[in-house]
Amino acid sequence: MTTAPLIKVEGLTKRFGGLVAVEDLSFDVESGEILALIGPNGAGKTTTFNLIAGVLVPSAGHIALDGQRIDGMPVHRIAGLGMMRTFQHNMPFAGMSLTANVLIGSHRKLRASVLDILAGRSFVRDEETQARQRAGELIDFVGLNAYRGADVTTLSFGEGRLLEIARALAGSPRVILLDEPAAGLTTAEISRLSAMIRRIAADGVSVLLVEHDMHFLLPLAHRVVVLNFGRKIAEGGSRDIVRDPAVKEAYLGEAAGALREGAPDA
Ligand SMILES: Nc1ncnc2c1ncn2[C@@H]1O[C@H](COP(=O)(O)OP(=O)(O)OP(=O)(O)O)[C@@H](O)[C@H]1O
Repeated sequence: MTTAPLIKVEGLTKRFGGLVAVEDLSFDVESGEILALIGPNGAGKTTTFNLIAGVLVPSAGHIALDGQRIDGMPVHRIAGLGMMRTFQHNMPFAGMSLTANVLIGSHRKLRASVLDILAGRSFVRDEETQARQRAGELIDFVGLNAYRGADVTTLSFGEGRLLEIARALAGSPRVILLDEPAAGLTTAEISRLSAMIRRIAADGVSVLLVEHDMHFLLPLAHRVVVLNFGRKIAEGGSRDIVRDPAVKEAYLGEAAGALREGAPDA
């Protein structure tokens, strides 16, 4: 029996004036799969992410989430369908505790409206208690328990990025988009991040990553899609990707070394 992919990208194209940033791109992401988008600078990775998350509208092509077309939908509706993302640059809410920051991520699941809150309906309190408990579990999951009540401004850059993942998970996503999650993290934080991503995927959540750090990425990804000048030039497991002549050619120079060194042993 074959199951339908959770995300289906078909013929995706994005033009910025005369520049074609993404061209006729197709790939699927299964439930619980860790899929990496890689490619040299300017290859179209961030644009693809922004198209999937609804920040950009495609010039052509389709994106479906669990069989439902999402291309052209506003960001909040796509998030409401279970797609959460983190950004290359941290955006924690300063002046608020870690718990409060994570609670913000849980709003998509809560039933309570402003009217329910004003009317003091009892289920509102139950929901809040559960959301707080879950926020605590997620802060623990990302290894930041010691800072739970602290203001987010006391976190290091790397800790802030881990907090962002907790916030994204608070929305109980079906898909999580991670934009360069390892950037700026210490070696210890990167190995914690790898373990976290594996656990997230093992729970059935699809993980779509854009990442430059091949040491981190290649052993982690179940499948890799390689872009160059907006087009897909290769797709497959890490071992096959690093041997692919078209990929080697695209990664001339410094990045080629990283690609070789990051390759898992055959
Ligand atoms: N809003 C925009 N307007 C015009 N051109 C854009 C815009 N966004 C991206 N581009 C161009 O589209 C191409 C793809 O950019 P994109 O940021 O998607 O690449 P990338 O693979 O994420 O690169 P990097 O690894 O450097 O982040 C680049 O040539 C870029 O200059």
